Amino acid sequence: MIRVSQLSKQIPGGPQVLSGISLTIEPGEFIAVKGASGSGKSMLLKCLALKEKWTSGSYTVDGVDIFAKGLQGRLKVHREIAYLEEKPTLYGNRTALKNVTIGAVGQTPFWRRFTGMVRSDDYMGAMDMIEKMGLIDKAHQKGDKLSGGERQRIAMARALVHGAKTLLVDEPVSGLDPHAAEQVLSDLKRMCRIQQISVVAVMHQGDWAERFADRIVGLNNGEIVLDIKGRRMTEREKNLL
Ligand SMILES: Nc1ncnc2c1ncn2[C@@H]1O[C@H](COP(=O)(O)OP(=O)(O)OP(=O)(O)O)[C@@H](O)[C@H]1O
Repeated sequence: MIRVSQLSKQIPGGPQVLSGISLTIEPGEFIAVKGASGSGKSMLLKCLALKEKWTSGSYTVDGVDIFAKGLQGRLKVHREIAYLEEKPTLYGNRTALKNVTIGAVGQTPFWRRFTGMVRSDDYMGAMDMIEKMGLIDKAHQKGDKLSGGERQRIAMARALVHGAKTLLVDEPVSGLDPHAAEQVLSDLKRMCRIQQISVVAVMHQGDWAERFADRIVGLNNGEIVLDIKGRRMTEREKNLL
């Protein structure tokens, strides 16, 4: 379980982007984060992934106080919480399988990228994850021959292959046609149900959020103004975002 208490983020010499964010994320929960452009959605995900420094607040993951533990705490977050940016990059000239096994651009040692060498248990883990994403028939297709939705699902497999328990994903369905978007969101929901992975996804589309997410958290001007579970948003609530 992830607990965030009073997270604030002030850009040095710039605006206050997040204020007093308190949030508990349960295992297996699918949370959609909604809000207008500039409300702080991406910053919230980056803070949870420790890609941005917190100005203040406390952060516990499975009872471990992340900031009190220093490097050990950071390593726990990197191990257990995967972050996927909007429109993730794949190696176009490598197969889907290689993309999952060799890891993300910028996170893979150059010699592994250069040689493409993988261990057999990495290979099995990657095939397993690709199968869970329903893309086993695409495992040997090159990255640049995959559709937008397939690329997103392979990037999700890559983010989760090392055993992360939480996936933070920024706009997983932006630019996808409705059919591809539905597949991506169904995969995310299935990962929540079967693997008990928690998903926090920035989503603009209210209808998709209501259909697939268990819970909708709404941001306005860096503050949580909505946190609802198991029901649709009222018209008044929609107007808050
Ligand atoms: N490094 C930075 N320096 C200054 N301002 C920043 C920085 N990073 C983010 N901001 C500001 O913080 C606010 C929140 O940004 P964020 O990217 O989280 O918004 P968002 O809700 O994800 O928006 P969108 O839906 O358009 O992607 C914005 O006003 C943005 O301009």
